[in-house]
Amino acid sequence: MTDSAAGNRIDTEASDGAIVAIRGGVVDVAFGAPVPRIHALVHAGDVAMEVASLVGDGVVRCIALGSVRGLGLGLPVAAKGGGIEVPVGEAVLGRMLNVFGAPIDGRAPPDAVAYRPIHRPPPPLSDRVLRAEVLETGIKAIDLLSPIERGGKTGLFGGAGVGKTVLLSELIHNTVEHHRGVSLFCGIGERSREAEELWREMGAAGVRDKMVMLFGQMNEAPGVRFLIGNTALTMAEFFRDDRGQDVLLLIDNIFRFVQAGSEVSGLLGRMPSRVGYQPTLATELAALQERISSTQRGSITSIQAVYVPADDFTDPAAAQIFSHLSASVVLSRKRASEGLYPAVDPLASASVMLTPAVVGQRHYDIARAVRRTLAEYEELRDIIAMLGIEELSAHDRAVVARARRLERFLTQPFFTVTASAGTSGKLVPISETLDGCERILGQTTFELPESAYYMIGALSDLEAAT
Ligand SMILES: Nc1ncnc2c1ncn2[C@@H]1O[C@H](COP(=O)(O)OP(=O)(O)OP(=O)(O)O)[C@@H](O)[C@H]1O
Repeated sequence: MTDSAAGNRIDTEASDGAIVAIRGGVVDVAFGAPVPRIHALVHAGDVAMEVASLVGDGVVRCIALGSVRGLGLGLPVAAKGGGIEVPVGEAVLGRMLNVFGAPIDGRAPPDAVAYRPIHRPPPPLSDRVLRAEVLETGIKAIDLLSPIERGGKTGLFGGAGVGKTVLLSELIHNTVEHHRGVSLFCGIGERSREAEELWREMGAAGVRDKMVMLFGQMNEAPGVRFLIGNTALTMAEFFRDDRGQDVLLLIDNIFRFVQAGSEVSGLLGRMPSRVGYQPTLATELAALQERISSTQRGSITSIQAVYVPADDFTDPAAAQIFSHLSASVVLSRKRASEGLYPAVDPLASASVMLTPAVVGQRHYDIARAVRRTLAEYEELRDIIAMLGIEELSAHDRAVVARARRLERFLTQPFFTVTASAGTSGKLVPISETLDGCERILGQTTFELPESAYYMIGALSDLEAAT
């Protein structure tokens, strides 16, 4: 009954019980001795359940990991001993799997040599490392204003439909191919259709072989959506710790993990806390986020899409998630509505990498100048709306001309939206992004109209074309 060094292995003995209550996805089971412990896996027929709390007198409260239809009071429940264990190793690469590590791609189960429990402690603080190295994405707005930390955690924040999934797909497109190690995609609580599309895209891009895709989508039980992140981390940790590799972990959408936790909490009858969230929000999120860390042996770089309910960035879930990240790319509805994609908000997005020591003095200065120009333009907008641009001083008019060109220069055609937009994607090295911004910042008059800067790659492409 002890936690083994290999993780939180649940060494309970086998035991039999019977269902005494069913409420939605929560099932109470009375066991004789020994009583299974928290996180133990039990089965009522085909329905797998995880023990979530101990009620007392041999009764445990379980969260169903599938439909509870067909379950009834008195039905026998078997605990084989142990919790959920998933396959780890090279065998999972190229596969699409569920929370149990079972195939959902129509092929045979992965031929894995080892299985590991999904609940595991994070690496000790003394093992964690920070490298202060930037992961270049080829996306101008991100590389310039919110550089992604290699081995760190980046969040893509935004309300409904502002382009989180599109941006995440583009990041996958731009980074997975050149990534040295393996990549894991973890879909939590999003549409199943998106999962299938991504699976096909990855196949077409020829990167499936070094990628694992895990899904607990919106049609699945809250328990599944709550645990799928742990399944992903268990597989990622194998590549990091046993193979010493660099792992790229992409999560769409981490907000759905918090939401699933809140559903589970409600089912367990716990009193909600702020804005109806579970009182355990911070600890649940930390337990998962702390496992996403880089150690002496290998790294995990994670990029997490974060749904922001009702565009409210003060939402407790969004705020908690924010506190775990080293870079946050904020997508704005205003920009999306103007067609300025990717709709990165230059003033709200930030990264701990954006310091002269990491990105260099020039990059830092250009990023600050771009922000300052766009902030000045924001302030002038009201005056322009009321009095017209003619009323501005020559200096202010030049600021507006620069800002509007910068805004457009920071848009970019994406590879992953080629079919719908009719343009082809562009990858822009950071040096070109810096050159382009520097040139625009240094000018007071422009020959080309603003529209010429819209949806282009590097500035040199534009000049070559004219
Ligand atoms: N970079 C882009 N270029 C062109 N169009 C885009 C871009 N990003 C987003 N869009 C448009 O916005 C739509 C919504 O994007 P997306 O599905 O990524 O939003 P989301 O934030 O993930 O939404 P949800 O929260 O509903 O999942 C896309 O279908 C597309 O039409």
